[in-house]
Amino acid sequence: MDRNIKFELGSEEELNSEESDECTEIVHGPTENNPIDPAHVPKALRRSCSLECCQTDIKTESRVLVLYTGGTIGMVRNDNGVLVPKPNVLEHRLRKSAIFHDVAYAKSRFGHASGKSPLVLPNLGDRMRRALFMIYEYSPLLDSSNMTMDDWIQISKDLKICYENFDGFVILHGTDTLAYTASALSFMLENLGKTVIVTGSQIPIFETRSDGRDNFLSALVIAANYSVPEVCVFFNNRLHRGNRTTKVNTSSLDAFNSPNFAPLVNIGINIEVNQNLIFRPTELEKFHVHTTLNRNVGILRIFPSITTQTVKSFLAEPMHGVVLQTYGAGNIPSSRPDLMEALREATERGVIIINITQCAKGAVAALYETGSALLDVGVLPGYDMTPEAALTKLSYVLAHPDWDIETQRKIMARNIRGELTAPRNILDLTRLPRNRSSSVRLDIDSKSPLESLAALLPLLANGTSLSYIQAVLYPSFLYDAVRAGSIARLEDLKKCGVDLGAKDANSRDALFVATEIGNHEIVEYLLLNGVSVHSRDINGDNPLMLACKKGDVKIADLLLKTGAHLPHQSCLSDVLIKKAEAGDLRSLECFKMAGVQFNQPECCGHTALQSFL
Ligand SMILES: NC(=O)C[C@H](N)C(=O)O
Repeated sequence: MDRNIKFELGSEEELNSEESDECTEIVHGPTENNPIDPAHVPKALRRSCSLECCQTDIKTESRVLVLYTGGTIGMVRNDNGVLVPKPNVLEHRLRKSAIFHDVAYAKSRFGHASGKSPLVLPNLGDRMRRALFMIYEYSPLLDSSNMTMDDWIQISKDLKICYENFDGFVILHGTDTLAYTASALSFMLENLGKTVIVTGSQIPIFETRSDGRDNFLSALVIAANYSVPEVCVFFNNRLHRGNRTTKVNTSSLDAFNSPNFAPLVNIGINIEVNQNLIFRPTELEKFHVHTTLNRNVGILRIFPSITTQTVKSFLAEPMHGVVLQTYGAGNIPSSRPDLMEALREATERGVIIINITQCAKGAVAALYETGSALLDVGVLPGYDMTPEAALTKLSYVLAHPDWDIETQRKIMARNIRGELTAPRNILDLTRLPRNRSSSVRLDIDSKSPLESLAALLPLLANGTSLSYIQAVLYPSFLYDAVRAGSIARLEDLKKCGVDLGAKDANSRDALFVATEIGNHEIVEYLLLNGVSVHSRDINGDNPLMLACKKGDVKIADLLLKTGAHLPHQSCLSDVLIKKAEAGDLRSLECFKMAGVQFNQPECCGHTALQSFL
């Protein structure tokens, strides 16, 4: 982590001297895929990123950045009763709302409760962290119908800038194109390790009756407390995988659906997290944003008697990628060789065409002659992808000049962010046009063996809830395997559906244990199997902090390669002083690798170097 981010992003004086409306500096538009230059970061965003290191109680608080793009949630009615976005109102009003801002707590923590200090959610009770949140408001605020790919690029760049300074992110967004934005971001944010939640509302948050309050509050609570390293959509008490969602209702408060994938989290009296459904990064790579998109993409919906000319015009230059919405399980009239010819001609020209269903639920499958014929002309199966996911994935995949057309086709038909349910052997479906005599069976993956095992556990426990048994048993199974240094046993547990990231009563998971005992291979195995580098234990430490304290250079290096950073709130002076006094050079080396600068005063006023001298 770059622990000097507050200096790079602007000094405190500079930030404090700003006027409240300086977020007007935001520019929507750059599309080049270049690294983010801190000099071009808008001042208001710098301020949002500039929470002082000691301002957060590492054990009881989490930091959440709210990116406010617009939408009904923050709209007010004008004189004609029409809803319009109004700038500089949302934060101001939330600061006065007891359910969003605990003034007494903020005063006791920060000495003042308004202005530039973060907003603080009231206490959530047992073992839950308070969300300290900063709101970064875009200008202009947009009805989401006016949002473009440039806005997706801007949001992803802003997330990158603030990524290490926050534990989670909430994006406030209009509902109309929310599913497109969530889907696009899911592809653009590569190796995402933190929770990103897109939410909005059907009724403005300021009105007496509003779904905005619950949606926003729940999104903040989840982002501050749970590791769901995906781009998610929160609406009507459910957290969905973003690229599985679609807007299904113009007026109901239950406006979003995820037709082919169960919710990741259900909110009721309790918060139920479906750990086994969460898509986690499984590469030893850092978080990265892909900031180019291909705009020459489109959606073509087949209808009875569609003309050849319509199809040909749609597929003509400059089109590079087309989502073909076909009937039922992926069918197109077999009595129309003209259509087949137009499609074949386009795929041979290099246009990527992906077949999804027009139905609200279900997948395309080559069950019928009419559907399998599409494979013969090079149209790819999109399985159960939503139109939003298919279109934004095409735009993302086609903007990878480093991937040749064969690779792009393979990736389109492969599950890369949990956006589709793919059969096991898909490679033969993705080649360019070929002669195929038999249709291909699309096996949808069967359920995990855990389901059978899990079914037995409640019986054994005589009514005790399954999640309670899992919470008690999983960490001990895992720790045992880690302590025995047995990847084979971990593999067995994984096959049984055990959540490898399960935490014990001290909020520690198997990655902490493997780091503690210094087993590099097990650390690597756990990282490759989706265990988060960002999880914090009850003391606020993460595995990187542990590796640094232990002076395990090899493990620290591995964690850093996977995007770990030291907890931003931690005050390291005491630790560094002790390490310096003890002459623990390996530990100091690890802290240096993690970005600590020994001559930089910490929030507590010391430097490790000073004390050593
Ligand atoms: N509920 C909403 O947010 C709808 C609004 N038109 C928007 O998408 O910005």
